[in-house]
Amino acid sequence: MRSGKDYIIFPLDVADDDDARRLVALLHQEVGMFKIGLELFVRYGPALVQWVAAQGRAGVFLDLKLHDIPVTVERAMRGVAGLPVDLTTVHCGESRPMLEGAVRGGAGRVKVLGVTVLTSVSAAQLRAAGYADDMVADLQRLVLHKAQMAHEAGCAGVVCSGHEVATIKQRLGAAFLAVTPGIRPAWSLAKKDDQARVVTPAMAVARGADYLVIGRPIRDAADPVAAARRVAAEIENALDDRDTDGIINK
Ligand SMILES: O=c1ccn([C@@H]2O[C@H](COP(=O)(O)O)[C@@H](O)[C@H]2O)c(=O)[nH]1
Repeated sequence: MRSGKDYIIFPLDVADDDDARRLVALLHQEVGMFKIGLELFVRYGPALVQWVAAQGRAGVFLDLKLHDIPVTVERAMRGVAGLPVDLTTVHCGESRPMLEGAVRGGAGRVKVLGVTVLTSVSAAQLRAAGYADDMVADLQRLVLHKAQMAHEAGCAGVVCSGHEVATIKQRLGAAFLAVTPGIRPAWSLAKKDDQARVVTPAMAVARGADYLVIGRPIRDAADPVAAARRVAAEIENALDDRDTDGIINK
């Protein structure tokens, strides 16, 4: 049985490995997983991944969001699969072969997630980038389309916003993982930062999210441990409204 904190993925979005190590020491009892992104990985590489994995109960999410031709992605993913990593990412992008390459490279040793549409991206931005109006008018359709591609390619799940989780779970099944960034608790909703598609922890869980990526509301709080505990309590309350398949009861 997972508790509220098991749902929390805390991103180590800092430039310096001393800061990352300090945050891991502070929060490793409070969250389910730490996420290492490009900012830290390009500077400190596999050694930092191994250090975080060795620290205790929390898992590791290596969020590199690969996006390249299939063979390049497959070979990069082979390297990721050799690290002590639970989750990793590839952009869903424009082609299923790239996703299939990522899954082959992961070789079942790491759960590969397809990034659908970044939570920082709005419908207006997609329109400005040349997406057709009918695709953009209903962002859920575009996200679901990409999630379907990831599902067919054999990915373990997707990264999407809390707005699209329920549709993905209904269409692709409870076992297909939904990891949701763009989380802002009610007490920090006023500070969306660069996120466009935002929900509260309770909303994400009620809609069926398996993991919530939540960074700045915890990291920038006066007391990060207290903030993480507050989020975990909100998740636990929302879980009471879900049955074991993640289906919403009310
Ligand atoms: O669509 C996406 C995919 C990844 N992210 C990452 O999640 C965290 C969010 O941090 P906050 O401080 O809670 O906004 C960050 O590491 C992003 O790289 C995302 O936001 N959206």
